[in-house]
Amino acid sequence: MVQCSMVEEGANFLLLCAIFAMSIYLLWQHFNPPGLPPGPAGFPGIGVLPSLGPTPYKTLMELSKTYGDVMSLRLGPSLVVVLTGRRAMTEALVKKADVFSDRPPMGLLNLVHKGRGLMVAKYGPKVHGFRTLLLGTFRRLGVSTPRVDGLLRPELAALVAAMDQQAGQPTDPKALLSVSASNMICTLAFGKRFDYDDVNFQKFLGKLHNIFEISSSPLGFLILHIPAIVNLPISAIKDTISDCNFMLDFLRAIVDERWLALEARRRSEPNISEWEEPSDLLDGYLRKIGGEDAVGMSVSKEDIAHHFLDLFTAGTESVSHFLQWELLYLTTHPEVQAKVREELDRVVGRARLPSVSDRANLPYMRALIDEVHRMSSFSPLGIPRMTAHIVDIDGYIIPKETMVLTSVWDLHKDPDKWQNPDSFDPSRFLLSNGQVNESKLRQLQAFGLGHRSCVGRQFAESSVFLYTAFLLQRFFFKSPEGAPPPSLAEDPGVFLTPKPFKVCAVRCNSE
Ligand code: HEM
Repeated sequence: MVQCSMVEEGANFLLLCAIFAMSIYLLWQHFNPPGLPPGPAGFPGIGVLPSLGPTPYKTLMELSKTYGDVMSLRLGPSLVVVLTGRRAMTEALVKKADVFSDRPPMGLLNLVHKGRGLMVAKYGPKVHGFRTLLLGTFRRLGVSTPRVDGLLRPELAALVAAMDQQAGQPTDPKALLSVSASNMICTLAFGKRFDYDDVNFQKFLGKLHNIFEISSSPLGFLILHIPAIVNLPISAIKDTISDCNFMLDFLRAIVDERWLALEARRRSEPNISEWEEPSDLLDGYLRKIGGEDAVGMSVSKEDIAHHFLDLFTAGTESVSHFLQWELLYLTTHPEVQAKVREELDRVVGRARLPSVSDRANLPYMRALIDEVHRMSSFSPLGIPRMTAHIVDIDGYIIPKETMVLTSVWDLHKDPDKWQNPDSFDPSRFLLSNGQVNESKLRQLQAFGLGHRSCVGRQFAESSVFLYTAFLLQRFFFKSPEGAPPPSLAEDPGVFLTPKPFKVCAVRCNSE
C-alpha cells in the first residue's frame, strides 16, 4: 500500500513538473513567438528598458548595427519592432500600409479621446475619411498656395511686433514661438488669432504645454510602453487628463458658437452648394455635419473638438520646436545666416512681403529648412505605429498588435548616407548649380510615411517657410554679447528640444 501511494505521489509530482514546464514553454512561446526579428534579450517584465539610457534613439541606432534593419525587443512588457533605414520603413509603412497604420494605445490621449480624435485612433474607414476631409479642406483653403499668405500674415506681423518690443535684448525665444505657432493653428482652424496676453488663450496654452511636457518626459515614455500606469494615482497624470478636458471645453465653446452662426446662415441661404469656399477648417468641418460622404462617415460637433485637440497637440509644438532649432542654428552659424539673407534680399528684397510663391526661387532657404529638420530630428523615433494583424517583413514574423518604431534618428544621422552627419551644412542639399538636390531631400523623413504620415505637412511647410522668410527679412539673430556659444545638444525626451538658450533679435538697419 505504502509503496503504491509513493508511486502515485511520484507520478503526480512528475505530472505537476510536466504541467509547469509546459506552461513555461507556452508562456515563452506566447511572449517570444517563433520567427520574430532578432534583437537583444531583456529582463522579464521590463525588457531592455533599463539599458536604453537617457537617449533611447541613440541606443536603438547602435543596437540596429548588431541586429539589423528589422529588430525586435521588449520595452516593458510590450513587444516592439524597430525599423531602421529607408528600405525597411518603405517596405512596412508604404508597401504594407494596411497592416502598419494603426497606433498603439497612447495612455493619456486614449483616456481623453475615448475612441474619438485622429492621432491615436485605429486606422480604418473613419480615420481615412477624416484625413480625406482634412486634406480636402486644406486644399480648398489653398494652404500651399499664395492664398495662405493672407491667412498667416496677421500672426507673422504680431510676432515681428513682439520681437521688436524686445529691442535686441537677450531673450529665450521658446515662449514667444510657442504662442505664435499655436496662433497659426487657431488661424487655420477658426480663422482667428488671439492676443498674446489674452487670459483664456494663455490658460489654454499653459495646458497644452503641460500635456506636451508630460508626453515627452520619462513618465510619458513609460506610459507608452506600460499603459496600465495611467491607472495609478499619480498627480501628474490626473492633472494632464484635466488639462485635456479643459482644452476640449475651450474648443467645444468655439465649435458651438460657430455652429449657431452656420445654422442661421443655412436658414437664410439653404443652398450650400452656392456658398463660397470654406473660410477655415471649422467652416469646412461644420458644413459636413448631418451629411454623409462617400465612405459613410458622419461628423459630429464632438468629433470636431477632438480632432482640433489633435491638431493643436500635433501642430503647435512641432512648429515651435522647429523654429527654436532654426534660430539656434542660425545664431551659431552666422555664415549660413548671412548666405540665406543674401538670397532673400536678392530674390524678395525688403520692400515687399515674402509669399509662399517665393519658395521655388529660394533654394538656399529651402536647404536651410531641410538641414534643420535633419539635424534636429525632433521626433527621433517617429510617432509609434501598431500592426493590425500578423505580417512578415524580410522573412521575419511580426505578431498582431506589435508596436512599431521608426528610427528617424538613424535615417538622418547615418554616416554611410551623410558626409559629416553631425555638422550643420545646408549646402549638402544643393546641386553644384545651386538648385535643390531633390533626391537628397527624399532621404529625409521628418513627416513620416504612408497612411498615417503628417496630415498637416503642407500647412507646416508653408508656415515654416513664411516664418523663416519674415524673420530673416527683418532681424539678425545673434548670441548675447560676451556669452558662451549656446549648446547644440538636445534635451533628451520623446520629442527633442534645444537646451534653453537666449538670442538677440536685432532689426536689420536698411529697410
Ligand atoms: C515642422 C512641423 C511638423 C512636423 C515635423 C510633423 C511631423 C509629424 C510626424 C513625424 C507625424 C507622424 C507620422 C507617422 O506616423 O508616419 C505627424 C503626424 C501628425 N501631424 Fe504633424 N508635423 C508637423 C506639423 C504639423 C501641423 C502644423 C499639424 C496640424 C495642422 C500637424 C498635424 C498632424 C496630425 C493630426 C498627425 C497625426 C496623423 C495621423 O495619425 O493620421 N502636424 N506629424
